[in-house]
Amino acid sequence: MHVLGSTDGLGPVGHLGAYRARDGSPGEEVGVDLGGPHAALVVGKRGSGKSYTLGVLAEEAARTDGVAPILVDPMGAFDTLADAPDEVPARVVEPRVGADALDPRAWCSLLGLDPTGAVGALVWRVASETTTLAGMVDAVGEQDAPDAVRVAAENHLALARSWDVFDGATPDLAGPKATVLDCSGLPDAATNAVCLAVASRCYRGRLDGTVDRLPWLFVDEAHVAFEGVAASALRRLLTRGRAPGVSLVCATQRPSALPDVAVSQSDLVVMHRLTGRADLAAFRETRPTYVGDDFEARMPERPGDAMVVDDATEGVHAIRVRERLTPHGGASPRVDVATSDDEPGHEYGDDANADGTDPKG
Ligand SMILES: Nc1ncnc2c1ncn2[C@@H]1O[C@H](COP(=O)(O)OP(=O)(O)OP(=O)(O)O)[C@@H](O)[C@H]1O
Repeated sequence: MHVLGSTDGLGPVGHLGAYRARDGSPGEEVGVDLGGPHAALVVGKRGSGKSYTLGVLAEEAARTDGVAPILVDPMGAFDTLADAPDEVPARVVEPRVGADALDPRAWCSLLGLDPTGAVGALVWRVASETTTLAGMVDAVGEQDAPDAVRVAAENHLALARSWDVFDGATPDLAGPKATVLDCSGLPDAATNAVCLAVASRCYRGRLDGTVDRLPWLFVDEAHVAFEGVAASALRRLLTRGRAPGVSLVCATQRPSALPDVAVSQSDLVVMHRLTGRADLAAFRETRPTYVGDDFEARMPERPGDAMVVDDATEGVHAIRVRERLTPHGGASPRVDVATSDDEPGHEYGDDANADGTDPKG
């Protein structure tokens, strides 16, 4: 098997798929290094196979000793990872984080409050004095502040309480199974708080020795996380995560909405079909020198086909991602109408970009 992400091939390897010849026929099997930390990006337009590929990578990580995969699952698409426990050890848990996983600045940002304003300053103060959300609410009541400020702060904290995620501890990452944090039904802000808490737990846990296994954090719809409170914790994993052994795998249909560092720091980029001008530009500008000018001409056609840009081998590899071991839970519901002109297995939605603009201009 040819291994991407490593040149020595010594560590555990996850089966990613097979090389794809120009006529689409499969070639040699392709694996990905799971022995050391990586920053990986999975990109592609809607329906191109991003979530499927994220699932394949998570399955392989879950099957590897010494690795602690955690999935932040905004749509509940990865619950099925736990459906074949003999092959893929995984559990689905309700996302719960400690209120103290967020620092005072993050609390203000989460609630859309200016820390220099009266309400933001009050929330900042109680977040720095207490460790639970209930404690923060009680502390607001005890502060010497105008009633209107106290009521506004209480209302903001009540909103956070309604998400039902701050009533517990950040999940234990020491167990032998992959952990799927099902954030479906949560607003983006709450999912981002979960993502922040887990990213910090992975990083700090490795530094202080409380997390033995090497964490692999998988974030679907990563553009949402990079637009919210999780952004700084994810950036830290991208720039400093590899030293303590933390891997980050982000999937997005909008790479142009990620910070440049997300593309430039990724040593593995799995690119499914991508057509949006801004999204292609995001790669054109940061691509390594070994990615040739014909890159866009070699864009994959079918869902599940991908180009992998691999820093370790300094190469671009045309592959087809293998089939899932567990059911894929991410397909969008579609009206079941047989259209005779459709290419079999070709399941892209419309040809619009993620933001609804026309990719052709
Ligand atoms: N490697 C693969 N092998 C077989 N089928 C695949 C593969 N990858 C994707 N597919 C098919 O393509 C469909 C779309 O894939 P997927 O749900 O991963 O797309 P997506 O890019 O995540 O879309 P969205 O952005 O809408 O979530 C899947 O339901 C599956 O049927």
